[in-house]
Amino acid sequence: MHNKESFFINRLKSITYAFKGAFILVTTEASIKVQFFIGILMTFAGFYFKISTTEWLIQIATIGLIMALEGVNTAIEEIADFVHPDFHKKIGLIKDMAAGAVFIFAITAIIMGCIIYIPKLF
Ligand SMILES: Nc1ncnc2c1ncn2[C@@H]1O[C@H](COP(=O)(O)OP(=O)(O)OP(=O)(O)O)[C@@H](O)[C@H]1O
Repeated sequence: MHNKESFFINRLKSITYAFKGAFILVTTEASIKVQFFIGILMTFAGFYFKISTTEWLIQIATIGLIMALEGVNTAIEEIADFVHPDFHKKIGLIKDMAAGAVFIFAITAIIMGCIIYIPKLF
């Protein structure tokens, strides 16, 4: 019983920490604020163009994924700055790779957006 209780309390604590992290990201990180704003714009576009349920699912997953990836990228940058605050080629490479991962998905998201919206525009 004790173990079961501590399992649920620990899960609850983890959710609280994760919520705190998400709040910090959305309120302090410029790149995530931008993605959040784009997400809101795309949500309005979704209602305006009356996209289908499948398109909504793709759009919501894409907005969530890009913000989550930006969050991971920010966390990697924080770790890099923490373990090596000075300039180092390897730190630069690590940060570039993390940013590159976000970039790959950002391009994917733009292509998916074009596939959904271009036929509705023309
Ligand atoms: N300590 C460092 N050593 C070597 N190169 C670095 C270092 N810090 C940053 N860079 C280079 O500068 C780029 C930008 O790094 P920075 O940490 O400013 O990220 P950013 O993309 O501007 O993120 P943010 O705007 O969220 O701070 C990195 O991708 C890397 O090429």
